[in-house]
Amino acid sequence: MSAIALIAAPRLLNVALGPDGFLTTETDGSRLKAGTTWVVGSRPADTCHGKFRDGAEAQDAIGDDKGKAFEGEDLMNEATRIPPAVELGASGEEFQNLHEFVRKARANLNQNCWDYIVGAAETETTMRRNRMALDEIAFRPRVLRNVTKVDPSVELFGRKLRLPVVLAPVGALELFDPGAAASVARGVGSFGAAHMLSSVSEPGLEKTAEAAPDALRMYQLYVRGGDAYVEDCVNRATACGYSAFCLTVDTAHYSRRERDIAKRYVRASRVRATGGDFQKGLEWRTVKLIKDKFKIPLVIKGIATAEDAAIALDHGVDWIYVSNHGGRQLDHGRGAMQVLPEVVAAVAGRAKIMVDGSFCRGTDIVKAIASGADLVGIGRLQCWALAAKGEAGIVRMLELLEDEVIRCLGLLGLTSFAELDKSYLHAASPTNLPSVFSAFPLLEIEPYRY
Ligand SMILES: Cc1cc2nc3c(=O)[nH]c(=O)nc-3n(C[C@H](O)[C@H](O)[C@H](O)COP(=O)(O)O)c2cc1C
Repeated sequence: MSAIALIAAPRLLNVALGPDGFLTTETDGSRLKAGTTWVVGSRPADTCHGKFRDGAEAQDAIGDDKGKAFEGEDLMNEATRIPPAVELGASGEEFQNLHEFVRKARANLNQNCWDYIVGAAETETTMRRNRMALDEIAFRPRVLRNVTKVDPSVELFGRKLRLPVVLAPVGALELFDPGAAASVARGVGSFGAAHMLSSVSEPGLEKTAEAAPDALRMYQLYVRGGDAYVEDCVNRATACGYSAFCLTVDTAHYSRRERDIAKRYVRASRVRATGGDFQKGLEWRTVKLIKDKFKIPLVIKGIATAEDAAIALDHGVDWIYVSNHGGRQLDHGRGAMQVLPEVVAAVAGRAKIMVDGSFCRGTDIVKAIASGADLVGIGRLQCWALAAKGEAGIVRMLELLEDEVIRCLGLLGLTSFAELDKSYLHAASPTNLPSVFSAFPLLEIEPYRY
C-alpha cells in the first residue's frame, strides 16, 4: 500500500491505496467518503503520483484505474478535482513556495558554493537580461472556457514528460549534495521530467545512469580532448541509455567570474580541469563528425543567433539549445527570451528547441513554450532545490513548478500546452529591476559586496 496525504477540511489524514484500488484511511482502513477532497502535496487529486517512489507504478495504480476505483464513491467528480484553498500552505509539505528553496540553500551553503550558483560573468548583465526578457512578456488570457482538467504533460523523445522541463547541465553538483547528479537524476526520474548530465559533475556518466536507469537522461560534454575522446564519450553515453548527446559551445574561453576572483578563490574542479585548448579550438567539424558517425540525437547548447541555428540545421543537428549559460559566459549578451524568436523563425520546425536562462516560475515555462520552445532548462533553481533538500528537494521543486504551470494554463483558458501559442503573449514593461532573485520578491537575501 502506498501512503499519500489527505486533506479533509483542515485535518490532515494519511490515506493509502488499497489492493482493491480504493483509497482508505490508514487509521481504521475505512474507504474514503464521497466528496472527500484529497491531494498530494499541492497537486490536484487526479495527479497523485508525486509521492510515490515509482511514478509509473502510481500512475497505473491511481491514474488509469481511477474510473473503476472511485466509481460510486464520487471522489473524482468535477467539484473535487479542484484543490481547495486550504491545500495551499497547509499540506504539511516543508516547501510550499519555490523561494523557500533559495532561503534554505543560502542557510546550507558556504559563501563559495553560494557564489558559484548565483554568480555570473563580469558585470552579470547577461544574467539580469535573461530575467528582464521574461519579465518583458505579459499574458493575454482567454476566459469562460472549461479548464476543470489541465494536463501540462508533453511527449518528447517518444515518451511522456509530466512537464516540458529539463534540469540543465550543472557542473560540480557534489558541492550541493553528496549524491550530486545521481540525486538530481533520481528526483527527475521519479517525477517524470528530463535531466541533462554535465560532463564535469560527479558521479559521472556511468554512475548517474545506474542511479536513474529509467529517467529521461541526456549527456552534455565539454570537449576537452581530440576526436577519439569525443567519440569515446558518445559511445559511452549511447551504451548507458542517454537519449541525446549535447555539446556546449558557448564556453570557448572560461569567463571572468569576478566574485571568485575578488575572493582569490578557485574551485577545486577548475584547478583539476585540463584540455581547455580543445574547447577553445572547437569548430563545426566536430558537430559534423558526431552527426556522420552516430545516430544519437545531437543537441548544440549555447546557440544565440539565427545564423548559428541555420548552420546547426545544415549539419543535421536535432535540438538547438538557446542559452547564454545563465549569463555565466559572455557578458552583455541578450536575454535568452530575446534570442528565442529569431531562432524559432530560422528553425521553422526543422529541429526541436530548448531554452534556458533565469526560468524559475511556472509562468516562465509557459512563456517559453508559447514562444516556440519545446523544452525549458532549469539551472540555478535546480541547484537551490538540491542544496535545500537533496533528491526530495528536486522532486518538490518540480511539483511546485507543475502546480504553477497548471494554474497558469488554467488561468489562460487552456487545458494543455498543445492549445498554447504566441497569441497568449504581449510585450510589456517589467515592473521591477531584474536580479538573480527577482523572480522571488518575497525573498530577502542579506546583501554583500566584494
Ligand atoms: C552552478 C552552475 C553550473 C553550471 N555548469 C554547467 C555545465 O557544466 N555545463 C553546461 O553546459 N552548462 C552549465 N551551466 C549552465 C546551465 O546549464 C544553464 O545554461 C543555466 O544555468 C541557465 O540559467 P539559470 O541558471 O538562470 O536557469 C551551469 C550553471 C550553473 C548555475
